[in-house]
Amino acid sequence: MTLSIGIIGTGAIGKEHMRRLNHTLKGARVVAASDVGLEQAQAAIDEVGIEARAYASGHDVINAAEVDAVVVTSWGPTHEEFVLAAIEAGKPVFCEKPLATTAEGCLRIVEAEIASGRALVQVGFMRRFDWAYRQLKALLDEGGIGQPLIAKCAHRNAQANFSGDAGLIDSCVHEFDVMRWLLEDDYVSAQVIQPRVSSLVEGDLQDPSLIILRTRKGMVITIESFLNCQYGYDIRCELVGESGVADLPQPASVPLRHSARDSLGVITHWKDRFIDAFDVEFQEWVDATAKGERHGPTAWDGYVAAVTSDACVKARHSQQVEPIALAERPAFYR
Ligand SMILES: NC(=O)C1=CN([C@@H]2O[C@H](COP(=O)(O)OP(=O)(O)OC[C@H]3O[C@@H](n4cnc5c(N)ncnc54)[C@H](O)[C@@H]3O)[C@@H](O)[C@H]2O)C=CC1
Ligand SMILES: O=C1[C@@H](O)[C@H](O)[C@@H](O)[C@H](O)[C@H]1O
Repeated sequence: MTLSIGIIGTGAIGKEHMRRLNHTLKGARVVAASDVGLEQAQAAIDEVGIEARAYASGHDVINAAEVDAVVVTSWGPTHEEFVLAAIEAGKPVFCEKPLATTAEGCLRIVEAEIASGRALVQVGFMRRFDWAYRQLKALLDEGGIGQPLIAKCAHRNAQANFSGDAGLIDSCVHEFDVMRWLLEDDYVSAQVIQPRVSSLVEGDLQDPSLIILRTRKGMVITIESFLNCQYGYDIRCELVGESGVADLPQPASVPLRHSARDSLGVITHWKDRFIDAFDVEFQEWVDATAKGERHGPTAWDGYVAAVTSDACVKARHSQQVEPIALAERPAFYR
């Protein structure tokens, strides 16, 4: 059975996913697409080179008879509306982060999914499917460093034109999710420290930022968020444990000795650093969805990430340690 997919939002990552679903993975094909207008959707279909129908709205895609499952890759503020509509239509939905731009919006999705009685929602936290993070988790789970005590993360983009708090939220939401998954823990507080702002940053963006999270098991996690580091796209995670230290493996690159220099290449974009993670994430989602199952990050994980984002934004402005208080986790997500 080939899963027929409707995609809402045919921009940068929407086209990446259209390509991977139709040209790379097995068991799925995009048959319907929408954007802000028919022309944009049709242009993306033509550019990617697939057989699909352009629809005027995301709701038309969701309700199209030929669509079995939905992928939401539109702008974050539109996600809640489309995810709720997909649940209403009884269709499995993969939503790129964020699930919703507010914790309340995520809870509305949680409540709707529980009321539907079906596990329909998966959130696009692709780092859980990344080879490097999976190796780090395997080492941790077999006690390779003893009890983890401290985690030191860095999330560096070469350039990213955000303003205000958007960068903190849009970028670090990945650490907020992957560190919970890696450590099997939850957060209790957030603190945000602002170093000197880089002179290479424009507008009101505070960049870089340093986030400090404390967890229920007593761990301390630091996250350096640097959206304009200039040199490349660089994701780091060092775990300090009772009996050892483990580092997130780095992508291989050919060592080059030339002109009295010894150098390695650095990846410059998220779509290249996580290309395999996106492929594994979507192949596993397609395979599970075809069997009526869901194994990836849930709407609850999307909610926890949103609560953590809110606490970090509050901590940045208050310059205080802010609590991270979650609603009671429903049995549906245990
Ligand atoms: N998992 C990851 O590493 C990444 C996730 N993302 C997420 O994917 C989403 C899209 O990001 P990008 O592709 O970078 O943005 P983009 O701006 O390139 O594409 C978004 C598209 O959505 C369309 N759109 C806006 N409102 C719409 C509506 N009501 N109905 C249908 N289409 C609509 C826009 O016209 C645009 O074509 C964001 O939520 C972003 O956070 C983006 C990049 C990487
Ligand atoms: O989700 C992503 C982008 O939207 C975001 O802007 C980048 O900072 C992240 O590294 C990437 O994974």
